[in-house]
Amino acid sequence: MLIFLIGMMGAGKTTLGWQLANKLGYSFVDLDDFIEKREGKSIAQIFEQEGQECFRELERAALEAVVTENTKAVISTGGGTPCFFNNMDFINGQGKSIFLNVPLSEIFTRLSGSNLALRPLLANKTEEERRLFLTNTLAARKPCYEQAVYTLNGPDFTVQALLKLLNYN
Ligand SMILES: Nc1ncnc2c1ncn2[C@@H]1O[C@H](COP(=O)(O)OP(=O)(O)OP(=O)(O)O)[C@@H](O)[C@H]1O
Ligand SMILES: O=C(O)C1=C[C@@H](O)[C@@H](O)[C@H](O)C1
Ligand SMILES: [Mg+2]
Repeated sequence: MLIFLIGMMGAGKTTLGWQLANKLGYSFVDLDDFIEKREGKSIAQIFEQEGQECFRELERAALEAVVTENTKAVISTGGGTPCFFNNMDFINGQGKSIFLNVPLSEIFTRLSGSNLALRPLLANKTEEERRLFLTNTLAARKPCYEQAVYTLNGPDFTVQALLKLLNYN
């Protein structure tokens, strides 16, 4: 079984995905980390040197590779993964998808300080620009995220809630 966590930057996909995989004894794959290892560059470097369009191609290829390489895994996707190409249909054809739905105010609080450097779409923006960008991005992406089979409403999630949703207990 493949379990995909989807949602905005800062929703907690990486944090929770790792915990869920440990609990289930599944492999854990963070798609952003996978891309960085595969390319030998950070996400920020890929955006800077090759641009977002190229990043989205690499992201799609990485998604396919992860699916080919794993049978029992929790996969934390990148914040934009479900919203490019037919990635969301692909994800739903391969396993169970869960949308981690976190209010924008909480996302905004989490994504500040040292967290920004890791997220090229937010770096080099003023606080006001970040707020506007996150508001517009969430509005544009929500229809993609809502194609997930399950939705968990945050801001805080427990592994127990995830296990219940997935009927694992
Ligand atoms: N339940 C939570 N309460 C408070 N802070 C949290 C919670 N979950 C995650 N965080 C914090 O929010 C930040 C983002 O979390 P995380 O990296 O797991 O998000 P993500 O969904 O993987 O984001 P991205 O799409 O950018 O990779 C981290 O600093 C993390 O420690
Ligand atoms: O929301 C996004 O578009 C992104 C989220 C991150 O996980 C990374 O995949 C990258 O920084 C882009
Ligand atoms: Mg992450």
